[in-house]
Amino acid sequence: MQFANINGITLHYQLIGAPEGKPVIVFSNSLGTDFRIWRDVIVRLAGDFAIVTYDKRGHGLSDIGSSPYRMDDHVADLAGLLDLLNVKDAIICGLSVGGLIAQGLYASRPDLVRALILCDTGHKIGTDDLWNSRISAIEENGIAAISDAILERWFTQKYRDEETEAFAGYRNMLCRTPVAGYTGTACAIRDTDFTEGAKRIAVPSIGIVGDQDGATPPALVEEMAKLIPGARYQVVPNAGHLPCIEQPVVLTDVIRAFIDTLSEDNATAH
Ligand SMILES: O=C(O)CCC(=O)CC(=O)O
Repeated sequence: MQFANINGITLHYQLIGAPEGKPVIVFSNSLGTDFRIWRDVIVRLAGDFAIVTYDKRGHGLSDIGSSPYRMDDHVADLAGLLDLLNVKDAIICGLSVGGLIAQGLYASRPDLVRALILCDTGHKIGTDDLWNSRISAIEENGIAAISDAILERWFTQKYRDEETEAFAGYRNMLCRTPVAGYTGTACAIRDTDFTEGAKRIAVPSIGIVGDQDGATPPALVEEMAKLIPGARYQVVPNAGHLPCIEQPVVLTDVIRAFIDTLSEDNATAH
């Protein structure tokens, strides 16, 4: 296992392959998940890319630190980790709040970002009321008490019915997220609006979404993609909020096809 102290926080991360010589893909996670959710995508990309995954503060094996957080805290953690690993010009793949972190990273440290893969995310996710009532519910009764509703947004009905062991395991991952980590990050999401920032993104970008995403539905991801100049948009069939779990083969193909367009862009530019 790999750990680093970034901004006074012990962050759990994983570097696969050498960041020199190969394109680097960095995966940033959604709320209530840790980096194991990328496993079935990473096994299909390793070898062709160097890969960085990490647990944001308050999640997985990383420290909780001082909660609530600001989006800037999460962004500074990712920037610090990439500086430590000497990674520049990376393809940042952010899922949900990870997509907000990716947009924030581009805004504050564009030198770190070659391209953006914005998966099941938005320029603004949810409303103050939605986040405040979710935070209160969790502070009163814990995450498990509202886990059914969360998991219905994460996974399609078919997955919930058929993948019973995996579904139970992902419920464990969600419910074992520290309350302060979950609610602290929920505050950061509540207080973030990248509507204007999205219009200023000037690296190749794609918005990707599961067709049955109940948290950041296709209409939101499409709206975000329309704000970003030149961004592509792709729907993944038969997936909820976490296509990396439900449709890893399709998602990997979409990621590879997008990355192929980056070298075509380079060839055109020369
Ligand atoms: O998943 C995220 O990072 C934020 C969106 C969300 O709250 C998903 C859910 O409904 O649990």
